[in-house]
Amino acid sequence: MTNERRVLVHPDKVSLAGSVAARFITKMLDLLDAQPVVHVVLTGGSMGAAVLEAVAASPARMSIDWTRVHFWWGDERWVPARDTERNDEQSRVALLDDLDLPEGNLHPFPTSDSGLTLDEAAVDYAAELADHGVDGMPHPIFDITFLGVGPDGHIASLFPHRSGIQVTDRTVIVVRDSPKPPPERLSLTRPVINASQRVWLVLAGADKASALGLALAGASRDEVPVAGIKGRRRTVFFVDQDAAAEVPESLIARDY
Ligand SMILES: O=C1O[C@H](COP(=O)(O)O)[C@@H](O)[C@H](O)[C@H]1O
Repeated sequence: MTNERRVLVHPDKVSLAGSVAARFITKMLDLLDAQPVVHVVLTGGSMGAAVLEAVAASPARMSIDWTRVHFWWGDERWVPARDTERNDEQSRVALLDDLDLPEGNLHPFPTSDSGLTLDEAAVDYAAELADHGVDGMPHPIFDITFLGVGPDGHIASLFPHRSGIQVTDRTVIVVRDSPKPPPERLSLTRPVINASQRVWLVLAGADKASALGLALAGASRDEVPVAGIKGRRRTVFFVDQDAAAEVPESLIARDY
């Protein structure tokens, strides 16, 4: 098995979401055959909900024992519970509310109406991660981490030319000046993401082409944060044709 980054191109957003959902279901079945619990990191953004909606629409999802699946988030916007800006809310509406999961399987970041300050919320989430840590690590080893990629190349809430992408001494950071609203956010750090067994980046649209092309051409993670992301076993970019426009042909595998 190679740990090279792979780019799988799909004709459009709908087929992209459907294909990623089908792969996710298949991989979950494989993982649940082999281990008692699976840890998955979800993302917000345009494709995060689209993939989960496609999972929800698939009858094959019924074959998964979701009670053995734990869901985490890569980042969160510092807004109240059930605010539609929240990544966890988007995931709940798209899929999770239908799965009837034990509440203990969901690990959302704290909400701005939780009574915690933003700094306390980061400490709180770091403690939650540590509670599920393995192999002496202060966090779970995620089996699949989904990430979206912004047009500027940001992943989670790690933005270009900001300190967050360089942080290695914490599992969670506070963001107070996000260039994308809302300004206040929480995010996993790069080492936590890169400790994931598989990182699946899902992105669509012509506005993502430049960031993806730069990342694969060797740009620095400071310039294009997604360039600094690599899972332990697999790193796959699931993209549509528009987002693939600046990817070197030699890196492309077409999924159709
Ligand atoms: O703000 C965020 O943006 C990214 C990418 O979003 P997109 O809409 O451009 O696809 C997302 O992955 C991240 O989780 C979110 O908080």
